[in-house]
Amino acid sequence: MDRIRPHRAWPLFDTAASRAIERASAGHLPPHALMQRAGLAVARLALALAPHARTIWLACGPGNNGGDGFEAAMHLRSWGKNAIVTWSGDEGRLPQDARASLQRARAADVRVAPHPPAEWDLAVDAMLGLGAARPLEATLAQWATLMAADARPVLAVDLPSGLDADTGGGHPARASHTLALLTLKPGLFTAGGRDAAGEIWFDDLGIAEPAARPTAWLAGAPPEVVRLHASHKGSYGDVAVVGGAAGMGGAALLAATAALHGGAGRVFACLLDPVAAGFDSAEPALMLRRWDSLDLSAMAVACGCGGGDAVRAALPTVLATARALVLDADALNAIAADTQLESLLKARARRARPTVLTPHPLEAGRLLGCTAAEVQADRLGAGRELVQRLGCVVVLKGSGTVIAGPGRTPLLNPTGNARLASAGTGDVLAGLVASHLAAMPDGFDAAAAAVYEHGRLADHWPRRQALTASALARAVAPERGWPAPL
Ligand SMILES: NC(=O)C1=CN([C@@H]2O[C@H](COP(=O)(O)OP(=O)(O)OC[C@H]3O[C@@H](n4cnc5c(N)ncnc54)[C@H](OP(=O)(O)O)[C@@H]3O)[C@@H](O)[C@H]2O)[C@@H](O)CC1
Ligand SMILES: [K+]
Repeated sequence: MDRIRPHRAWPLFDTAASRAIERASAGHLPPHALMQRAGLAVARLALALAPHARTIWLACGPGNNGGDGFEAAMHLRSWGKNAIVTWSGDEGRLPQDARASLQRARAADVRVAPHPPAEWDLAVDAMLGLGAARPLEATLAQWATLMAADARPVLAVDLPSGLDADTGGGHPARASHTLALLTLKPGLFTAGGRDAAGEIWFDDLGIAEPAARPTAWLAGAPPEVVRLHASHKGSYGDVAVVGGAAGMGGAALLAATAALHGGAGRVFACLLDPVAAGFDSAEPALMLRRWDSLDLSAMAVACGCGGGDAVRAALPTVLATARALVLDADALNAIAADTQLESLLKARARRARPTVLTPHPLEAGRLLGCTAAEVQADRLGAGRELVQRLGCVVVLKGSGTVIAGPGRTPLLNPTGNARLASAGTGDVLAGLVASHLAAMPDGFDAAAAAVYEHGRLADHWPRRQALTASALARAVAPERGWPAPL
């Protein structure tokens, strides 16, 4: 059993893949073995989380998730705990494995009570897992409300009940801990999943080599690469940030600052405001230039940050010439509204020029012609769809940022938190991606590394210190290794 922490990569399997793995594994094992292993794992983690617990309430549902709960109750009782099961189900309709576990629990004198106990030290949510098909009904909904109203820990079996394993959608119960069984499901790590699941643990039930391809990966820490002594600023590439129309210069300067601190050899800030100052006294290493005075074919360009409508005029040239490109905010909105710009974007894929889009759900919706809510309802699906349509690497921002790219299995990023929900942090991310793109050829790897670092900075941010975008941009370098020179 492992606790999932954001440093190593993990394969994620959606419902269909998890069911296929379950079928293949069960074929090699004695009947009921997987559920017995699952129940034992749940009981062990329950004991580890609440070693001094007297009463443990196990709320069991009508399917095999409930079966895991019966099995766990049997072990907890044999270890001296007051394990009280409530069960909402129909014995005649119980799946075979769950019925076997109910019989084992009864034979071990586990109490199946009509109502939850008045007090408990730990609750186990074994109501619904992979089979959750609709919002929690009647009794199950009441139990979920009771658990949520209580401050004591809740251990969810496999998934918080009601969570969509594939998308992180649904109306899930809240858990402080979740033990994923056999497979880690993508819904635990994106959309509503991170808030519902709490701390995530995983037990592979002894199936170390799953018989299915991962649907996605939970990203691990990017490799840290040390800068060689015999290198110079030309080794780490040039970044140009094109944005900052009148009144929005800050966004472009934030991106440029992040690119500079992120390790780019030289950074040019190209402000679209015709009366912008020619010098940034806060960051004198930034070179303020006109974008059309630079040779973009040798550069990684971040375009769109605070670009307003003015960015439209720059985009045809930027799209056609930038060696590597990050498109954010106003650049994405302009492309969503202009099929000619979209064609230029698609042409970059044919010319093998790395391009990374960094939309938030609303911008992604504009590119896809749907609403932000529809994007959020299936974030992995939306990421894949954008890749298929536009041929670029896509960073779909939000809880559990999706990184998708042509020919690559998508990643869900494990770092970051709600402190990043403030103005300008997206500009910092665009600059960071550009600094990676300046030094490495692969857009997907550059995006994944930048997203991970950006989130890790927020995760390590001092509690009592405000997380502002400008402080974030300057905090970049100490947190990371340096990109390898091209
Ligand atoms: N596959 C694996 O990896 C392994 C699986 N294992 C375990 O099995 C779990 C999957 O079991 P499962 O397939 O029986 O589904 P589960 O979640 O128990 O629910 C199905 C039942 O719930 C009902 N129902 C649905 N929605 C409802 C609602 N809102 N409110 C009320 N009822 C609702 C639904 O009714 P129906 O929709 O058919 O009318 C059906 O009766 C999995 O998550 C893991 O814990 C491990 O033991 C070993 C390895
Ligand atoms: K559950």
